[in-house]
Amino acid sequence: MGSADSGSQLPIISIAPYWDSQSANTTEREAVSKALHAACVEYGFFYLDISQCVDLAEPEELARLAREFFALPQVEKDKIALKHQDFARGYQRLKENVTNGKADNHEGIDIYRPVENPDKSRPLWGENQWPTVLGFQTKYEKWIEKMKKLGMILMEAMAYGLGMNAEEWRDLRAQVDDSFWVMRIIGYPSLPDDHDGFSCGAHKDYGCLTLLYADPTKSALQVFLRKRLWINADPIPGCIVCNIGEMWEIWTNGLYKSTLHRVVHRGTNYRIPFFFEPNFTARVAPLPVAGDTPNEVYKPIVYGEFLMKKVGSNFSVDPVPGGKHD
Ligand SMILES: N=C(N)NCCCC[C@H](N)C(=O)O
Ligand SMILES: O=C(O)CCC(=O)C(=O)O
Ligand SMILES: [Fe+2]
Repeated sequence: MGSADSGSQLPIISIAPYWDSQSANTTEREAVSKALHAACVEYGFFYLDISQCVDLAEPEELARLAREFFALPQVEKDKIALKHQDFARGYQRLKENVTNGKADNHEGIDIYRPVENPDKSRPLWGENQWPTVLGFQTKYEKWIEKMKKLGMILMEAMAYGLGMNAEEWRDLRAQVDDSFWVMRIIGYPSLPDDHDGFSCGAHKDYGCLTLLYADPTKSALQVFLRKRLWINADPIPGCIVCNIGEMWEIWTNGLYKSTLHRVVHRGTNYRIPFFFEPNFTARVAPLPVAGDTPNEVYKPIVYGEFLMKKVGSNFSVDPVPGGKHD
């Protein structure tokens, strides 16, 4: 059993005061930043109200396109399989994703930030593989642009929430200004009762911010609270579900924790998480502003190396010639 708790106990924060740079209202922005700080300390998860910023008919259309793709015969979907590229970009069959050693009951397409000189023999460095469904790529690319903008705005709002000044934000911004973002398009069939595992097993996200457009299915996404209780993060109209990845945990020296979450999807539907991440070459280390956080000491990492290890253990097929990382 998950829990009877409703996901609405997670805070709802409107990003509108930061979205429109013309109508900057300092008091409103400060309130947003404060709310983000509190949400990150307490939950690592929050609802972001984007109804004044983004037309939510757009992701509904994306979900329709996803449905069209995932309804295709397996041979058609396999034409854009991971193995035709760098074992990271492209289509993954049902149960090809692995979390905590168990097959996840979902299929998906992963799209990453394109690179200048693609080389599919290099991990993560191939080309994206797009479905040929009419309008698919163009419409998803529009969404990516919006989510990149949203990710950066949210980073700024969070930086101020953490107590950074303009100069400190400028330094942090330089670590994410060429985000090695990822977008996943996930198809969830109904989780069978006898499946040994989850629709997606419990994990933390890797980078900065996950911006999830979720289908309306209830009790699908579950979040592990600090008080060691799983709650549902059911979608709220006008909002996306956001959570912070492990890079925020490092930057804040553990003050913000990246929260475990899992998916138990009993419907059949599609979800589109967008992961706003640091630059591939970013060196991520505890920030001076988090200096007086007691106890935990996080070691600096290079984001691209960190990501490569994660992706290297994500699939049941061996993703890297010569073996898995770690
Ligand atoms: N980029 C992100 N966050 N992708 C989703 C991660 C899903 C969990 C993954 N199989 C794992 O075991 O880490
Ligand atoms: O589908 C969801 O609700 C969450 C998916 C997720 O956690 C992920 O892809 O990292
Ligand atoms: Fe996740």
